Amino acid sequence: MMVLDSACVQYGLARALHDVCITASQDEIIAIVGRNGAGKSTTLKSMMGLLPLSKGKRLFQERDITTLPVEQISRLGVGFVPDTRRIFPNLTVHENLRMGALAHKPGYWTIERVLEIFPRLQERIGFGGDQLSGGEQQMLSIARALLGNPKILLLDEPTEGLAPKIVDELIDVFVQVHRLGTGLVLVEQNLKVPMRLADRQYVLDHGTVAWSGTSKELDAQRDHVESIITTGVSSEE
Ligand SMILES: Nc1ncnc2c1ncn2[C@@H]1O[C@H](COP(=O)(O)OP(=O)(O)OP(=O)(O)O)[C@@H](O)[C@H]1O
Repeated sequence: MMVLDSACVQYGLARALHDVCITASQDEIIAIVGRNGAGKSTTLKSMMGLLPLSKGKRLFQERDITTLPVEQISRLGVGFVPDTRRIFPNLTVHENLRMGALAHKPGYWTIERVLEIFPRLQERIGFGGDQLSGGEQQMLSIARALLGNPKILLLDEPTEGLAPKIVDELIDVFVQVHRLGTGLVLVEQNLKVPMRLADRQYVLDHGTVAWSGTSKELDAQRDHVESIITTGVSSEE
């Protein structure tokens, strides 16, 4: 279980997160949703240990990891797929995967197995990273993160800007990865993808959790939650 407990994050004097509490366990898919600037990427980076907390704690498997460097948090079993995708443009798909395998930890995921769930990458195995479509680059970035055999995988806007067919393929992969034992934390700007696969959602607004609940609760309060995402909490008051 990964926990952000009353986490506050500052960029200089500007407050980006205030008292954010989030839990994500290995046996669930959670989504963090909010519009531009709500604090989603900051939350994900805070979970990964890429940003220091000015107050609050982060915990992983009941261990306080608030001051652990990101490399150690990664070694404990937390994977990260940034929105920038971070693949090597001048290396082939296979070489990119071999680079990912350098951080390989024993577990289910091997290069052969990630190529099985991403047949498009198998077809493009000799292509350079810069010859791939946006969707294929996203698949490569996710495949590389899986090679670290994370217990929990954090994904920053993994479906942003992708064609509906590719989004469908990614959703199938997320479901399979989750069934094979990895917890997922997805950041998204709206509820479309989360509604299709997340167990629970957190809605962020102005750096705080404005709403959280299960998918069933979300179904019952869909209009209210949509209005928080599109217009913010203050307009609700
Ligand atoms: N490196 C930074 N330095 C200063 N302020 C930052 C920095 N990164 C983010 N911010 C600010 O922190 C707030 C939260 O940003 P964050 O990127 O976490 O939001 P987001 O919900 O992920 O938005 P987006 O969907 O646009 O990525 C915003 O006001 C943003 O301008």
